[in-house]
Formats: sequence, structure tokens, C-alpha cells
Amino acid sequence: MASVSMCNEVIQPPRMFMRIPSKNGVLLTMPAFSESENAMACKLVTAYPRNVEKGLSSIIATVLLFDPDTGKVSAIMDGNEITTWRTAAASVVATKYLNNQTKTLAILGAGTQARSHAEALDLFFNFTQIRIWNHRYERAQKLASNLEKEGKSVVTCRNAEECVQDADVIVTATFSSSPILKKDWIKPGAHINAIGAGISHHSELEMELYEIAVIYTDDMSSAKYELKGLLDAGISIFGEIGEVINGSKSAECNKITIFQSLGMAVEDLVSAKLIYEEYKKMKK
Ligand SMILES: NC(=O)C1=CN([C@@H]2O[C@H](COP(=O)(O)OP(=O)(O)OC[C@H]3O[C@@H](n4cnc5c(N)ncnc54)[C@H](OP(=O)(O)O)[C@@H]3O)[C@@H](O)[C@H]2O)C=CC1
Ligand SMILES: O=C(O)C1=NCCCC1
Repeated sequence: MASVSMCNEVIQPPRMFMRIPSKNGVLLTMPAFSESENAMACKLVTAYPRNVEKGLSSIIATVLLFDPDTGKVSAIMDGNEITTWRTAAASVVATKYLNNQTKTLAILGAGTQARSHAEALDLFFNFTQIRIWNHRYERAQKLASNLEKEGKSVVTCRNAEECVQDADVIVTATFSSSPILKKDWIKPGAHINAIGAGISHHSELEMELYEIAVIYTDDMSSAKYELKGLLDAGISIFGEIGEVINGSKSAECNKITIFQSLGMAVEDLVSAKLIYEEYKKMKK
């Protein structure tokens, strides 16, 4: 069953999740095609939260780029960096449209996505302060010290409530299956980029927060499957970020807004195509 984007030119079927409960892992297949880009790709990505104990990334991705005219594979590329940066880039766009204050950034989590979000959001918005909380405090300190080396002003927090208090922009980027962010901690008008928790996308935020916030996502057709838990609880998704960009949905900046990021294959597709084009130029 293919879903077609608003501009009727992208084919992006719902992605497939193969869960491996005995290994606490999941494999996702993420295909996409774009008519205007004349590009076709499929990302294969695994999420193994316990990989960190083995010194491996918890998200491991490979992107296959195809010649859409023949179906022949034109490139096989590492998808980790693509996943790391395209996810943060999508949050930058969501934050640009949904937020009206950019003084304080609070990040819950201190892994790969926490780092790319700190880097990308700060590059774009130049925050006065970045705060980081992680369930293991030492990892928050490590990320903070790396960001400080780049001249950023970073504070580590011992608890999540202190981290998000009065923050303008909040990022959640963990594997937590229980809420780490609560409604009562957040100031009116704050914007939240909810990135993490793998296959259970909405477990990082408490339900009461979803009940009072205006919720946006990247792809409504995927949300029907992947945010079923929210929808079944009577929570409605206001719209896609793309609809805010094209003016068909309003940006409710004065309310608490949530960008519920799922991750889209078309983001991987355009990133992979760009990289491949650059590679071909370099080889000339
Ligand atoms: N929306 C999207 O497009 C994408 C979403 N993701 C999701 O983002 C999240 C982070 O991914 P990534 O940064 O690559 O992973 P990392 O393993 O690099 O980081 C995970 C972070 O979560 C913390 N964490 C792990 N378990 C728990 C827990 N039970 N409670 C609280 N914190 C916890 C880790 O802390 P510590 O290491 O100290 O245990 C670490 O700070 C994942 O859920 C992943 O599925 C990833 C890519 C794309
Ligand atoms: O879009 C992605 O890539 C991912 N989304 C959710 C979890 C793992 C990777």
C-alpha cells in the first residue's frame, strides 16, 4: 500500500518493522521513490538499544541507491551518518516553523541523536544555553564537554525536570519506554522535538502532555500505524510539518507544540542522492 506525498510525486510505502524479541532488536526496511529527483532508494536500519554495551551504535543503517530507470543498484552506502543528520535536520525545520523563542535548548538523552540535535539546532538558532540530561549522568557530562570544546555554552542537569524548566526548545532522544518528560514541567509556548524510543515512538512523553499539546508529525500515513497507541487513546495529530510549510495548516506557536518525528525514507533518499552526486563529481 503506497502513500503519496502532497506533491503527488513521492512513493513512500509504510515501512516494515521486523521485531526480534529474543535479541531486543528490530530491523526496518524503508523504501522510497521520487519522480522529480528521479531517484529510488531503500534504507535498511536496525535498532539494538543494548549495542552500546558492546561498543556499537544502537542504530545501524545501510542505504541502497538504485537507478530508477533500470532497477540496478548504483551505490551501497553507510546510512548511519545520513540517519544522524537528516533526523536532526528535520527537527531544525520543525523548530523553525513551530517555535517563537530560541534562548534555551534542553536535550534529554546524550547519544548520537542528542549530539546531532545539539549541533544542528545550535548552528541554526544559536542558543544562549544548551542543557543536557541523561539517565546516566556521566554520559551527559561527556557530551557537554565535547560541545564545550566547540565553544558552546552547556550545562548538565541531574534531573529531567530541572533540565526542561523554562526551556524554549526541548529534544527527547532516548530509548526510554516510560515517560521522561511531563506536562507540568514545561512552559507555555515551548516546542518539543520527540525523536526517540525506537518502535514505541511516543513513550518518552507522558500522555497528559500529548493531551494538551498541538501535535505535528512528518508523515500522516505512517502515523496511522506507528502512532496507533496515541490515536487509540483519543489523541489527534494536528498535521504534517509539510502542511505548515505549504500553508495548509497553522503553526500554533503560542501553545505547546510537539514535532513527533517518525523518520521518513524520502529524507534518506534525498540525502543519499546528494552524497552520490558529490561522490561522482569527486571521481571526475
Ligand atoms: N525519529 C527518527 O527519525 C529517528 C529516531 N531515532 C531514535 O532516537 C533515539 C536515540 O537514538 P540514538 O541517539 O541513535 O541512540 P544512542 O544509543 O546513541 O542514544 C540513546 C540515548 O538514550 C539513553 N537511554 C537508553 N536507554 C534509556 C532508558 N531506558 N531511559 C532513559 N534513557 C535511556 C542513552 O543513555 P545511556 O547510553 O547512558 O544508557 C542515550 O543517551 C532512539 O530511540 C532511536 O530509535 C533514531 C534515529 C532516527
Ligand atoms: O527513520 C529512521 O531511520 C529510524 N526511525 C525510528 C527508529 C530507528 C531509525
